[in-house]
Amino acid sequence: MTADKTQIVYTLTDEAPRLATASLLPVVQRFAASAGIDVVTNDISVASRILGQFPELLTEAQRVPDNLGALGKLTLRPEANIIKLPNISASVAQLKAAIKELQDKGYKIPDFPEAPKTDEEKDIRARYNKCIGSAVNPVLREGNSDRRAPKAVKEYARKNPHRMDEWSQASRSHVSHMHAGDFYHGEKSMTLDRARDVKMELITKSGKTIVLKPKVSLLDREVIDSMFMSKKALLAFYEKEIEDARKTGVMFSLHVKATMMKVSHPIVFGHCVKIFYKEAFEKHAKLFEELGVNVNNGMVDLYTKIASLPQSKQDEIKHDLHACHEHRPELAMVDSAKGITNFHSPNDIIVDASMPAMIRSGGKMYGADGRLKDVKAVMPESTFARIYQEMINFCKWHGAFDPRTMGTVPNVGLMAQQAEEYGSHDKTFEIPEDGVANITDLETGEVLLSQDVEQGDIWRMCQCKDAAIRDWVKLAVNRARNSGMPVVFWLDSYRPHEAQLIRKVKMYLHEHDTTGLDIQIMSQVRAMRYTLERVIRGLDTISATGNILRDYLTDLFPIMELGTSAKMLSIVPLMAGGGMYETGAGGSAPKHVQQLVEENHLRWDSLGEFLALAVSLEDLGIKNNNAKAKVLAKTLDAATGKLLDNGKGPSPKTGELDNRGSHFYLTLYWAQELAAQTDDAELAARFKPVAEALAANEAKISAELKAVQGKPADIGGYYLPDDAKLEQVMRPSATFNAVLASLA
Ligand SMILES: NC(=O)C1=CN([C@@H]2O[C@H](COP(=O)(O)OP(=O)(O)OC[C@H]3O[C@@H](n4cnc5c(N)ncnc54)[C@H](OP(=O)(O)O)[C@@H]3O)[C@@H](O)[C@H]2O)C=CC1
Ligand SMILES: O=C(O)CCC(=O)C(=O)O
Ligand SMILES: [Mg+2]
Repeated sequence: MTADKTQIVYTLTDEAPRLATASLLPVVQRFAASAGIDVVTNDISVASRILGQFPELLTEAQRVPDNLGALGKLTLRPEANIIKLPNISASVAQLKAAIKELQDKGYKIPDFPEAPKTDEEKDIRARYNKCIGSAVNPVLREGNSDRRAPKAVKEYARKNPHRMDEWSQASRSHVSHMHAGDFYHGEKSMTLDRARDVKMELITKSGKTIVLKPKVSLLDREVIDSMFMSKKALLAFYEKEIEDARKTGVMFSLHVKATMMKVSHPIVFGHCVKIFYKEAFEKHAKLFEELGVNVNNGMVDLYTKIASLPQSKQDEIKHDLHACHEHRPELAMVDSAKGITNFHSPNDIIVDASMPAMIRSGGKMYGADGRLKDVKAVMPESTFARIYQEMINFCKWHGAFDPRTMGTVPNVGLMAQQAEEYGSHDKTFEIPEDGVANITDLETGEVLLSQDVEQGDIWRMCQCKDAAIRDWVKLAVNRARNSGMPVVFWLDSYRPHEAQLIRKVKMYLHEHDTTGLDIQIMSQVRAMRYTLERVIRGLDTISATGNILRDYLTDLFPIMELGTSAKMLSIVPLMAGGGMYETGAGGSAPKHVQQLVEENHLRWDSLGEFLALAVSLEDLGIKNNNAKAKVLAKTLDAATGKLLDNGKGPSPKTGELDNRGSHFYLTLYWAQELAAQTDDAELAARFKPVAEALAANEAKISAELKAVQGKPADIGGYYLPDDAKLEQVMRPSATFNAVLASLA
């Protein structure tokens, strides 16, 4: 991708953000053009990434370049200025649905090979694997993360508090995690003394050497870890917790992050499903194997695979599954109306969003009868699960948080260069035989880290580069200085990896002037407690965390403070000097697409996009000395504030103002701010007629935008919508479009 100093790259992604882009981008492009800025698009949707894998099977016209690869390269350049919207991190079921849609549209791509045998099938599977799970973010995140609620957004939430359900001291909801045999338990960690190439290998008890990963190149001073989860301990844990939930009468729920942890968490998830339905899985073991049932992909995989069996056999299996429920606890539901349980798909319960939703609902989740009930939230890995228990304890004691008075908790996250667990999927393995798992220096044969493992254990290596850690410390100090808030590094000295990090943090803090700053290091549980004690007193505290807690906390606190993480400012200062501006901290809201298709109402809130665009423009203005870009940024911020004050964000209800309506108001306010400012007369003159035309036509445009609602909308596809149809649906006001066109 060619980079240009006057260019902003705006990503085209999936689902609700993709739909919103069809309406917002034309506005952004026209406004930015008045500062000589070209807003170009880069399609990194899952459909585009799939097509990018099979150029030889497509016609010239159908071919898609490797957009993600090109964008990844751009992040390494100082002029990079990227606006990154949330994208699908696909489960296998989503991938298959996307493949089917593309095939139906005439793209001759192959089926997804479930159990690849031939070399050709293995090659196809390897290509598809590149499109599964969190395949985009790790490529683009060449910097650490700065996520926070902007002042105006926090103020708005204080004045317009969202719903928070009550917490009772009698609540029986809690978190259950393993106390032994999990990744935390036997972790080993070291800081490298020099650059080395290593391999990951298993020396089996029978004397074989199995090379699992032939080469990983490590840099000097990099931190590496070796850890495993014991299958035996995991199965015993599930058995105990499922039985505990039944005995004590609370619902059972499982919370994983199968998108980011795309190798380990589907396995962890699959074991839980198989234990829950143990008798049925034992009885039909042979048949399930023949059918290739793999519940690591959720019960949806089982239901799809048995659909080809004779009806009587299907009924028998379903009967046996239902029979298991007799002596099992009630399962929490993802969609009680549709009968979709927590076991349907590992991607349906994504822990960063699912746990805050549960805590916000007074510690409850939906049962099969559509009622909210107390629940056991199972997160096998103890490393981070305990932060949620600490928050639950706090809520039980102090009651629900009050958005009107609570302090804010911004995050500075160690994320760059595939740091820690979130970069480990290509170094994660299900152990085929008992033995010793070693990380070995390729040149010297020296074993750097070693673990005794058993068949079925999940073994992984994580890495974290020294430069990333150093940059993270710098970012934390800068944020402390700029915000005046204290910073807490959430690091547990008892965890070997974090003990290494603590040493580095202490060392790199010396590189900065920290006079007058309040910077502390605390274990996660203490950090949570300390932060919450401040939160309820209205005090603000920056959390400086590793990659997983970055993800968890940047949904958890925004959802408590603002009702959603959509309203977060999410900046990735790229280490090479550029900037990536993520929009919000949440997902791509598949439910919103359904509402649009059924009722032509899009509830997606583009506030995250507005905030990201303002910092992107500001950055471009500063770096290139582009005064007009600075004016655009300043006026956009003012317009966003006005939008909040006037309550012109989208409503979830069909018939009320939606995403398109909120884009109209943003455009109106932005044009008015530009017309009114005195820093740049040319811009003021250019936007004056636009502001006047939009204001004069407010009622007409609102009516046109409202008139389309309440009926189904055709966007010509889910994963690959039809551009023309999308434009028609997302830009339904001829009057608004005409005013915008006058800017061209
Ligand atoms: N950065 C990224 O690229 C990320 C991508 N994802 C991906 O998104 C998909 C769905 O993930 P999931 O975790 O279920 O999250 P969702 O996209 O379903 O978000 C959870 C809920 O948060 C609310 N929400 C989030 N963003 C907005 C917004 N801008 N406007 C209004 N409401 C919003 C919605 O609530 P309601 O429906 O009540 O309005 C939504 O249902 C997955 O494929 C996942 O991998 C997830 C996180 C980050
Ligand atoms: O990449 C993903 O799958 C999700 C990322 C995410 O949840 C986050 O960064 O907050
Ligand atoms: Mg997240």
